[in-house]
Amino acid sequence: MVVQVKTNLPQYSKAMDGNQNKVETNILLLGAENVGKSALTVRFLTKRFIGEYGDIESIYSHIDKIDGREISFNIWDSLYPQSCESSESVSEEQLRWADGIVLVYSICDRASFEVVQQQVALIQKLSSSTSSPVPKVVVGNKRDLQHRRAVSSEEGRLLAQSAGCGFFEVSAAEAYHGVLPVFHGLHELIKGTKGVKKGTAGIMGIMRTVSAVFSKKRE
Ligand SMILES: Nc1nc2c(ncn2[C@@H]2O[C@H](COP(=O)(O)OP(=O)(O)OP(=O)(O)O)[C@@H](O)[C@H]2O)c(=O)[nH]1
Repeated sequence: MVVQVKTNLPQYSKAMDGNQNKVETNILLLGAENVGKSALTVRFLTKRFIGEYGDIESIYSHIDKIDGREISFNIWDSLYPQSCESSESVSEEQLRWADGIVLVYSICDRASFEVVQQQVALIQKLSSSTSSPVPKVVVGNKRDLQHRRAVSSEEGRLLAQSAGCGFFEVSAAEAYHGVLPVFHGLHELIKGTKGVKKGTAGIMGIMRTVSAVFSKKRE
């Protein structure tokens, strides 16, 4: 299925041209494969859940309004590298780019929770040399699959707490209103720690329109 969704890229460019009223925020989604990173991204961008998303690494731009103010969200839907060392699953480039990070696991996939644990530790290690820690939220996705739960809410909450992150359990499949607080909550954390920064220098090659999400297919 290909659904054309109007892209926000022209407005995004305007923001980059220096429109001071518009705030830009860069959000990186991390986590193992198949946990629902693309599903969460697409839910936030389009309010829809379409089931299959393909596996192309992309950055999407989306204008949203929070308290009457336009926020330009740039969302990097990353791919967990296959057959990689765990130490390579987050890059310094990603950390330099990100204003905030969403670490996603599936509540029915214990291994994906362990990937998030490793990524939290790796981010802490890589960030120790940089100025301030990047705000993060841990997200347990697929909450609708309670009968297959393999990670308790308590474990998720404890991991988030120990890493100083926000915590959410959501279902990208079930509802938009559950996913919205993840992105808005992270934006609030980012606002609280600084201003937003960074732009897209060096990563323009993986910028995509939202419609690209719908046209990509798994092999
Ligand atoms: N039941 C259920 N399925 C979900 C949910 N979110 C995603 N899925 C399904 O999980 C599968 C993987 O979702 P993706 O969004 O492609 O996961 P991903 O983390 O982006 O995967 P990669 O592209 O491999 O990195 C798809 O079949 C989705 O339909 C959810 O909240 N509940």
